[in-house]
Amino acid sequence: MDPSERDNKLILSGTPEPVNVTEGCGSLGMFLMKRLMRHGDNVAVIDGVYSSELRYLELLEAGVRLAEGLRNEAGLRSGDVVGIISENRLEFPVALYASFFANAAVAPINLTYTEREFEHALNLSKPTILFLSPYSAERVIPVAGKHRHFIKHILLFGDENPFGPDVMLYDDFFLRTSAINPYYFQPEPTNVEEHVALIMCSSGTTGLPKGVQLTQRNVIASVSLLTMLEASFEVPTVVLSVIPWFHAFGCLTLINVICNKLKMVFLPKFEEGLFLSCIENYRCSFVFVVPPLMVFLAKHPLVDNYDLSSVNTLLCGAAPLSRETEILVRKRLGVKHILQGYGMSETTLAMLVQTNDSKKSGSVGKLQVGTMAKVVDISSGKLLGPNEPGELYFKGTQIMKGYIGNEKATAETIDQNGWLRTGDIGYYDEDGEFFIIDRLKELIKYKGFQVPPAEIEAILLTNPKIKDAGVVGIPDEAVGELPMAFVVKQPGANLTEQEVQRYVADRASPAKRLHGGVRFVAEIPKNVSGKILRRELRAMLKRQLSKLNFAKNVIVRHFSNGAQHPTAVREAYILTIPVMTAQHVCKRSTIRFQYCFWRAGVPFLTTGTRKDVSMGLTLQQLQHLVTSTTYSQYFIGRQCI
Ligand SMILES: Nc1ncnc2c1ncn2[C@@H]1O[C@H](COP(=O)(O)OP(=O)(O)OP(=O)(O)O)[C@@H](O)[C@H]1O
Ligand SMILES: O=C(O)[C@H]1CSC(c2nc3ccc(O)cc3s2)=N1
Ligand SMILES: [Mg+2]
Repeated sequence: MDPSERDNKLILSGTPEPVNVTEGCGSLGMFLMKRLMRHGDNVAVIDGVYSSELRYLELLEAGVRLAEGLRNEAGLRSGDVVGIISENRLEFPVALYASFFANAAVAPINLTYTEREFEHALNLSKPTILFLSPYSAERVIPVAGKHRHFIKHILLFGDENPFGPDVMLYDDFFLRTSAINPYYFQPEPTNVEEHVALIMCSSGTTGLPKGVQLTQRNVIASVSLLTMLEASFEVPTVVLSVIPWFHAFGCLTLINVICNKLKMVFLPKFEEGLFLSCIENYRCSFVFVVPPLMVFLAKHPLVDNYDLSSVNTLLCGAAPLSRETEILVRKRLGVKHILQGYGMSETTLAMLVQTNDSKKSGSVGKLQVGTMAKVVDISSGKLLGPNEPGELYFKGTQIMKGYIGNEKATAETIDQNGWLRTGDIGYYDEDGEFFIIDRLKELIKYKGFQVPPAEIEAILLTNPKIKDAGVVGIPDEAVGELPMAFVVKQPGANLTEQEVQRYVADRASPAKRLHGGVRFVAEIPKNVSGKILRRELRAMLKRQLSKLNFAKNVIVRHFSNGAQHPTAVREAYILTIPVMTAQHVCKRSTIRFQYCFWRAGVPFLTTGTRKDVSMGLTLQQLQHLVTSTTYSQYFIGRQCI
């Protein structure tokens, strides 16, 4: 134990895990079988598209039969890796449980990956057996073909195999195996603390996905926690999940639902009408969502066409959900419980989760059972108390074993005392409820202020004319970075960049205003867990800025009153000059040009005699400068904005 932990008031602990929660669990396979044996023949999962069902007894019998078949027909051994590259479909839990019964590690992989990403993911986990969906096979098989030295069997879901003898239909393989009475099938015992159960690809938000190794102990612990939360299921529970099962949030909630004998409707992917009709038709009461789905429920007109009155609880995780969006959904749908949870692929499932009786608006909840937390000052490293933002660290039963094949990244993430550093900035209040501010890596540094993009995005989403938004920082030599927004307008909405800037300026402190301008786009790039891919927004910006240098003309707007941002400008002089000229003029003066985007993509530059730029040019100087050169014809005179 870390000496600083002893009696340290600044280290929070969730309720202690029940004594030895893995007691009697010789292995994850044994733990899961014991649960399934108790579930009888109830419906487990329902395909929300085809209404086909998998019952608990079927899952048990098929899982055992496939486990034995994989061992005898495909030579699967304990500790081998089984890859599953598929959308959510009925065969997925059977392949997942069969692998666990055989003490294999399962590597669910995102089926929408490109071939390059499949190459990366397959090299991380090196599966010996690969389950494929027809929707991924075309792209996976060429890549898998280069790695048959470790991929021994490829089993294809569905009823057509256009790929020849190298690939076998899953159904044909299954028919070659023989039925076994589950009561005679005994998963081998193993060391649950060390034995890897899942190799999850992290979302790749901050770089190439990492192979997160979750042990059998991690999975068992996460299941037991939900069992304790079961009390919060106030009504007969029908779960709806559109969270992909190749993501930690989706996969572990699938396992939790099955272990806790709930009934879950799933969808292969989010489709607006299907999502809403599933809730209405199956009377879903407990819906797992990610923030983009909450924004959809808050704003989309289609929602009014469906009866969603069965929804008792929405549980949102995996990315920031703003207080404003939560309130909009509650007002519109009247949902009794809107709960947030915070987790990472590295923490199996949630580290923090709200419950029916602890759910402050904007919070992500309190510590999970068996988990400890500390908040560390990002500059001094000292422990922080209530309401003091810092980096979140966690320790406990759900903390990953490490990144596969990457001891360096593991050591940088988990210290020798078992504390996992998250890279996320947050704080807890006097009641132990946590609030996430943003990722350390994503904070925008404006004049020394740390500006959380998620906060500005939350403000933008309250504007009824805005459908979605993503905020990044534009590098600026004078202030560091300028907050800039990419905005998706609601269909038919009439909205200008200036209105967007003014909307934020009226609701945020100066540092958090859109000094870098606004750019209207068709959509905000996000990954499957609803996280904004800000690195893609920065790449878009970079491309546009480089284009800017080749733009024929730009509009230069000059703040004549030392204004801090466009909306405060009472008057401005707009002149259109070639970019190279603008920069040339800049170089010969102390004008500071910041690139902004305005007027529907026609780039323009802002000069400014900011009070804090002591050598700033006055308008007259700029006018003289420009008119004294050969560019006077560009000067188009005074224009009030
Ligand atoms: N409720 C939440 N509110 C805000 N952020 C959240 C929440 N839940 C999860 N997150 C974010 O998601 C991250 C965990 O996501 P995940 O493990 O899926 O991969 P990633 O961190 O996005 O990707 P990568 O690690 O590959 O860059 C957390 O570190 C946190 O930044
Ligand atoms: O544990 C729970 O009840 C739910 C509440 S929200 C949640 C999350 N788990 C993960 C796992 C990985 C990840 O990247 C995000 C989340 S949110 N789990
Ligand atoms: Mg991460």
